[in-house]
Amino acid sequence: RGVLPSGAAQGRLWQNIVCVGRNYAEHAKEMGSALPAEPLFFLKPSSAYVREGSPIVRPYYCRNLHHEVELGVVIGRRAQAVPQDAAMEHVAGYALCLDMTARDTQEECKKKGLPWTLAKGFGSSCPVSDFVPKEKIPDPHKLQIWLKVNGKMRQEGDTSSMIFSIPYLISYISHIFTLEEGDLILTGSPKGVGSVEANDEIEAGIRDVLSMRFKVLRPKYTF
Ligand SMILES: CC(=O)CC(=O)C(=O)O
Ligand SMILES: [Mg+2]
Repeated sequence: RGVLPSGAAQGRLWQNIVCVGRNYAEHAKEMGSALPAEPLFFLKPSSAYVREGSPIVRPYYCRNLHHEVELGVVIGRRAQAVPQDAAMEHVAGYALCLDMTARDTQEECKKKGLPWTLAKGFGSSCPVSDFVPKEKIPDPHKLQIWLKVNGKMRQEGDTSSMIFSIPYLISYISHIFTLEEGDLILTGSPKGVGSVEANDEIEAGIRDVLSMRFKVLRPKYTF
């Protein structure tokens, strides 16, 4: 296909956001987490998207906002219970994404056995780059993704290090719920996640493909 998902025509590039966690061994290690035997995933609301030009706003309850740079896979065709060997036919393309995380909130949620929605699903928690049609990425498992804060390199990862491959993830998720055209799968963060403060500038990229910049703002209101 290689065309923009139809949602783009309505000014809304992508729809559901499905995030995969602990998909890079070194990131699981830095978080003190065990390697997953099966994909761990969670959802963000579609209102979590932000595009370049709009800021990332730290949620009022968060004291430790973390960046996680991740490759996003954009679904181009409905996928319901698809086998791995047909999964890539459902991909329209890719995007670079940030899985912004209220890390202190996530730690509290983990301790209490609560869901991660407050930590992962706040407004502006999913900055996304421009859409890259799949024809421009011959092998999505051979990409270098990186992230700098105020010009200093924080994360450098290679998508070849993913524990679960993109076809495996699409197949796995599509056996749990139907993936629709325009849905975006965040494939997990490599190591090097860390804090950002108000007025920091995050720059991130897929080497030789694209880069993007976002500014971090403090919340307008605290309660
Ligand atoms: C520990 C996490 O926050 C999981 C996650 O989002 C990841 O990318 O890994
Ligand atoms: Mg993540």
